[in-house]
Amino acid sequence: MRIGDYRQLKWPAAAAGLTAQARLSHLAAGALRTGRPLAIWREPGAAQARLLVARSLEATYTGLPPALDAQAPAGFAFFPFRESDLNPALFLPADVLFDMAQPDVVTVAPAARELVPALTAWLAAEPLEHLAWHYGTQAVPHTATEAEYKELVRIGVEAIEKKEVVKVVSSRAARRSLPADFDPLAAFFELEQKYAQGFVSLVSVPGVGTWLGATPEVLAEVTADGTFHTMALAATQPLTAEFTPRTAIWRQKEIEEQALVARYIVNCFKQLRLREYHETGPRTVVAGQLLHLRTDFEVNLNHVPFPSLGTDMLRLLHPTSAVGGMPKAAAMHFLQKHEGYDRAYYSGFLGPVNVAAPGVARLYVNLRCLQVRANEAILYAGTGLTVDSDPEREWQETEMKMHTVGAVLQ
Ligand SMILES: C=C(O[C@H]1C=CC=C(C(=O)O)[C@@H]1O)C(=O)O
Repeated sequence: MRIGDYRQLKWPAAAAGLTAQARLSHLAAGALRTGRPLAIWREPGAAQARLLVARSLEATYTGLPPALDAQAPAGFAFFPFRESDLNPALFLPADVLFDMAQPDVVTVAPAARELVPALTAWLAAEPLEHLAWHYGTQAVPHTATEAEYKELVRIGVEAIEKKEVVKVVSSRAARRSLPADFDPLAAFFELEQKYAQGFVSLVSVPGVGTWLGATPEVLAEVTADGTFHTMALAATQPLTAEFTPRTAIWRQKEIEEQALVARYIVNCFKQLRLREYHETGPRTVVAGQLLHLRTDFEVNLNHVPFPSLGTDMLRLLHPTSAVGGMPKAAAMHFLQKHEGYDRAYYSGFLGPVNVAAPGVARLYVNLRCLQVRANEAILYAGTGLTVDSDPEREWQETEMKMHTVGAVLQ
């Protein structure tokens, strides 16, 4: 069957006994075996995951953040915190798509037509036991000790006191061993069950490696009804029996920290001379075992003369002051000089553009994530510093944040 120039391949009778999850796994195995990049994700509130396979690694290299409009190519964006030769900006074109909500078909884009014969044969092939995930070729990043991280926080607070920056988000990486027979796809489905309101993803790209995450933070979203959405998410405390969204109490430090992120977004709107936006919050929200403060910003794109607002905002927003700091350039300079490791794709952004439908994009900040390597996982977490930050609390906060995705390693 053809929809436009897209081909829809039907699963053969041989695959009749395979569940939707087994079919997704089989397609992922085929993509990995043939050295192709892939992304698997489940959007907040969605019941089912999707898989996207790019026809080749070369086809994923992109110089610019994606355009968020209906005419732009469909695909999955995977952007680093800072672009470099080691951490290229990627956009995986939607060459092969599988939606677990429609498990009887696999959609192939015109650009990937030459894959159809091999893919048709693969759909009828016996599923593999083990999937050969792509591993990163970069060195393991430096992982700060507790003393080193506390020193980084101290230097960050000093930079704020000296007014070199208003806010900076320090972060660190940590190594954890993988349980025996660790299966990234099973871990993805575990996270997906656990965090219904998170954006759960598993991205695997030759050379770049395999990244698994469950993030609560929208960077830029354009919905089918023409609404642009972003959020200021910051400040953290554990969710407990005593402190829930209804009963949480926030300190001055946390209120200020989040207000700076909200102000940063308003400044982006101002740069574009946009005045008509809806602001809701801040309110307390749950993200896994944590509470955060969140302000939502929405713009009705049907009512403002800004057709490229989504694209322009994405380019202004990244990296937001929830992951970099304020002013942006000074904070980035501080991190480059003092953080002492390569964040790679942690605190970059990721998500589908024009996959669900033309003009629908959902990009998230890549938080609460880990990198799967051959024998270990690298976890990442950061904390927004203000003049009142306490090194011990900030260390504990990174531990708590690492637990969100780290739970799958136990
Ligand atoms: C930088 C991270 O979280 C950001 C998002 C929410 C709360 C944050 C905070 O309380 O510091 C951070 O700004 C992270 O999870 O690594």
